[in-house]
Amino acid sequence: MDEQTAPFHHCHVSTKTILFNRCFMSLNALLLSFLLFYRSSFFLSSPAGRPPAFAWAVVSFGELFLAFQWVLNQAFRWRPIRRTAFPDRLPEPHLLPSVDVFICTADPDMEPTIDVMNTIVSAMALDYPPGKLNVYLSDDGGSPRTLNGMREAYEFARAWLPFCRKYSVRTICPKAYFKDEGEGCDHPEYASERKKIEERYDLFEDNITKFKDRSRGGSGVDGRNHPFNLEIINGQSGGVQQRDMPLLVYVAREKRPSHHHNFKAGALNVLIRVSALISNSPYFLVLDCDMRCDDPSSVKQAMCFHMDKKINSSLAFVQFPQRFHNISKNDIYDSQIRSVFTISWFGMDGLRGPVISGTCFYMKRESLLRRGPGDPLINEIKELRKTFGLSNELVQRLRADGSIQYPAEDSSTILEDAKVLASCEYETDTKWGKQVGFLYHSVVEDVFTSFNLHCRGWTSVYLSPQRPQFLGTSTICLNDLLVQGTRWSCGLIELGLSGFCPLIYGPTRMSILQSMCYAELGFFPLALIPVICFAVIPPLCLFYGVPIYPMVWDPCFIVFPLAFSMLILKHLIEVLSSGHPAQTCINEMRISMIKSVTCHVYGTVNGILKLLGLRKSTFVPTNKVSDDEQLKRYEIRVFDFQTSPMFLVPVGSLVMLNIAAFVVGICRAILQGDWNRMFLHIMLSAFVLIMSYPVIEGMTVRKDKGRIAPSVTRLSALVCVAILVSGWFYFA
Ligand SMILES: O=c1ccn([C@@H]2O[C@H](COP(=O)(O)OP(=O)(O)O[C@H]3O[C@H](CO)[C@@H](O)[C@H](O)[C@H]3O)[C@@H](O)[C@H]2O)c(=O)[nH]1
Ligand SMILES: [Mn+2]
Repeated sequence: MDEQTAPFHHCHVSTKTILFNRCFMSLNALLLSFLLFYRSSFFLSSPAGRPPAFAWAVVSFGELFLAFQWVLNQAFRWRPIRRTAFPDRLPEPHLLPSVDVFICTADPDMEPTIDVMNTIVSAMALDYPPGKLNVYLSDDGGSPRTLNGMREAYEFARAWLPFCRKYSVRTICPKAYFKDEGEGCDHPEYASERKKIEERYDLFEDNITKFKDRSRGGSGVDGRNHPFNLEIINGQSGGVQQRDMPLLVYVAREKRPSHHHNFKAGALNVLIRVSALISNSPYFLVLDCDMRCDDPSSVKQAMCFHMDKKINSSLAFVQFPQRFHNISKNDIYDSQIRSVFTISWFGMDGLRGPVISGTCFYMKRESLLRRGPGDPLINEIKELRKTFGLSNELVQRLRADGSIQYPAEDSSTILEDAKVLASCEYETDTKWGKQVGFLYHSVVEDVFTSFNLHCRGWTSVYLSPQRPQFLGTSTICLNDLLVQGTRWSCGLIELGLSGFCPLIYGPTRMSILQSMCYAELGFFPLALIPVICFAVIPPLCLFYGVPIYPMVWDPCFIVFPLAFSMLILKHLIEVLSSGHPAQTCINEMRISMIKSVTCHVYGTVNGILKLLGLRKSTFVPTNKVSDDEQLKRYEIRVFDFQTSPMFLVPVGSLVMLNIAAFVVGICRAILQGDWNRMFLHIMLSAFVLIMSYPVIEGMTVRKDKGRIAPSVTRLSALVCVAILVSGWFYFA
């Protein structure tokens, strides 16, 4: 095909998967309606034969809610598509647009400087004309350690970048490169040069450690209260046009306890403004400080979509999957969030695009500054200042449309203007965070911002090449996972239960299927409803011998095991077809049960309190320092229960409740010789117990540091007894 006309990318609609999914959907829908029909027959049965009304109502509500969530979930399975990009077909380098990279860091203690610097160096080494690549770091900690690290990183990059170019290195993150022997090269000088550059890397690492040790006594900087700081780190390299190194810029916005800083979204908005003065690239990549570039080709791959005239007028961002370098073979906590990145986002891509996933996306700057695609930027100066704030410089840049050569000024004026743009008062009485930039309404700024973009008619693209383009650090111990899960649940509920509820706000602005996807996300934490219903009521019924499920001879009996196995079967097929072992299925079900009774509950409560104005949001950054002992447990598939009793007691007590019910149920069945009446109850509790095996083990046989402490076990027993006693009042 002719180079000029060859498409930059290809989209594959997987007809087979779609057909299969829709058949499964129909079958499951049929089973679920039978089930709901069985529940509603309560009203037709004679009062004497009825199950106890309250228990019936709770279980029916749980089932109804589960069915509702299942329906929403099907939107992800309606029309999945897959894409391939052909970066070789892009035009000459001088025709490519320039790209800014935004990296956020917040806390040098939780986010080790050397890892942040590796992310920076990897971004600088992306395969793109260096004069068109600008890397910005937002340091919310305002730490001298980070600033010093950046100067060191720049020095190291001056050697690292030529090395990568010369030997076409693919693992462009130095730490990862030196860890693996991997990537070799036949070049005669390779071995000696590799040795040299490795020594330089060690020096770089040493310098960072030394600086940290020197500032041990504390640097005197308070992460929540510090002034603005900006430094364009460009060593001694020459002119702008023939730059052979990307620009590297350090930005610490002003932070004061008196002003809410809106976490990562706030930090990104500062970068959007400050970078407008310095490079003002039409596209930017967002990275978390723990999310390194693992392959140099992602910019060009993303440009295959952003530069395609057929789709780019409405295209807001190209999202790559989050993948992680620290996932073990048997990922007991589902740290890789498999279903989102291997199923859901492909499904949304078939419906005008996936959700922003916090990091790993190439965004069109314009999409966050204008209403919808095709809408002109506001023209009136008064209106512009009301929206974007009082900086004339910024307003001028927003209207520049690429006509200004960057950097346009000498750095001292940039510094003065940037100081204004990064001050904590700048956003007061503007539309930042409300209409323009990343939005503040929810702590999961990513989901909320993309919901708004999609509502305004923008589209997005999901690109998941075989080789990971980015690799991050995931939460691999229970405590980090649940803390993070609580924040996410809170943020999602702030979407689901607010005035922006996707089922109400969405359908007039986007397709019903797309609204369903967002609703699934916004209501996701509410999975706590069915899980708690099923974990409490059926075992209580079993304990007291009162059936709430049909008995074996009932014609409706078969519906329950059938519906249940169909759901599990579909899950299993998806797990296997995404290339994971069957064990993943169990891991995912287990962890989602644990999350449902812990972080979803706390997150939902926090979210509701926040919506009612009774609570301020918090963002506890995830810990990125690995603890060797915890890491080892994760590797050998042993749960690490070193977390707060707040998380452990609900899990422990519900497991105990099921043990008690199971034992009593089995004994009764044996003594009375009657298995029929409570068969499904026994099965359900057995399922819960099999799923909870690690919890039972943690409470009983384990003696190591990661077990569940006896005091927590006792407390759980107490709660379990309390539930049993209240059940006695009800059933007796
Ligand atoms: O006040 C803050 C808090 C956090 N961050 C940065 O935000 C990023 C994400 O924070 P992290 O602690 O790693 O949270 P995670 O739960 O791992 O992040 C996930 O969830 C976030 C939303 O809750 C998304 O923004 C992220 O992209 C996604 O990886 C990190 O680079 C932080 O340095 C800031 O810049 N300022
Ligand atoms: Mn993270």
